[in-house]
Amino acid sequence: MSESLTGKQVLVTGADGFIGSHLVEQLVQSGARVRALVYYNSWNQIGWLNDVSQEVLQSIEMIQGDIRDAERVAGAVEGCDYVFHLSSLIAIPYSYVAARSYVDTNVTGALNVLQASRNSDSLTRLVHVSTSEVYGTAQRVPIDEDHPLVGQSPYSASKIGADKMAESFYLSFGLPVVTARPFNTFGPRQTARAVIPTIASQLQAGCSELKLGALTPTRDFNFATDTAAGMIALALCKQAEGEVVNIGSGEEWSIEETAKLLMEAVGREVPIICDEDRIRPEKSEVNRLLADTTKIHQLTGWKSQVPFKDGLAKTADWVGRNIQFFNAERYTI
Ligand SMILES: Cc1cn([C@H]2C[C@H](O)[C@@H](COP(=O)(O)OP(=O)(O)O[C@H]3O[C@H](C)C(=O)[C@H](O)[C@H]3O)O2)c(=O)[nH]c1=O
Repeated sequence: MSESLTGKQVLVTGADGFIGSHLVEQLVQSGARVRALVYYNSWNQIGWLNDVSQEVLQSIEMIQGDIRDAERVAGAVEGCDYVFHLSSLIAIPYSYVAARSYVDTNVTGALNVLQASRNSDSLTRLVHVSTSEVYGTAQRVPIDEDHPLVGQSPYSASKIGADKMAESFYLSFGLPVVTARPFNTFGPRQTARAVIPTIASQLQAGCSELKLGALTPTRDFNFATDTAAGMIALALCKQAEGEVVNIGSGEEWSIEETAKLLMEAVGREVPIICDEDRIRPEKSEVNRLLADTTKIHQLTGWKSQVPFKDGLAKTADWVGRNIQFFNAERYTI
């Protein structure tokens, strides 16, 4: 397998999403020919993604399409050496009210990518992107890849379904797929759907109190450029074929600690109040996530590079410069 992506044809599904945009930037920098399958085409429609440079945007081939559309997906995969499948419905709260749409997009969408990849003559590697959410609340820490899978939300269940479909295509057909399991990714361009931009946007908007849900859950937060680099490392690693591999920082922070660090980063201290509307059903809340990153390090040498506090400072700064696109009151979980 090649050790470089230079000159390779690469497809990224969900390329206009938060992690996808960082991945595309790194792929372009590495000399890959990038094709982007985008749903909303939000690079053009939402101004806040304008900080992806024109140079990057102009160098990629953009295909607008729905991951549920098997024919469109097959066309996008055609001729590609590498495929990164990121396109998913990702909000946990919405999965409580629209479980079927999570099956349609996350399971059927993944199946479409797997089928198209299986039919491809050119494919070297498919990176199927999963999530740490499939583990549910940690039964032991740190969470390695053999940790039980728990459908703690319909979102989690849909991602478990997709991961198992990927596994089946490796075991049944020898498809060269690796399942990447990123823990909580954060950084510039993430919307207030996730907790770090939710906090940063309230602080940057000048709130007198910070509205949060549960304060005690912990997460393994990983900066977006590190997550993207981990995915690329897995694409290029021969030994990763057929494997499931965590991507995380190996550090654990509670939501309360995260809020306090963000207050330091922004330079404003305000009281934290519990907003009942933001509390998830008790048994569905994932209370603890901490990655065991031994496997990815042993396979590829990858380790996260951006310290948590530095990543928070960069994120808070980005949110501050783009505050017009956030409405702290609008987003609840
Ligand atoms: C948005 C928000 C969240 N929270 C709490 C709820 C959770 O206990 C914690 C983290 O929530 P967040 O939505 O940022 O992340 P996860 O619930 O871990 O899920 C996210 O990260 C995984 C890996 C995915 O795969 C999901 O797609 C993605 O949604 O903060 C609040 O208290 N208030 C808020 O306004």
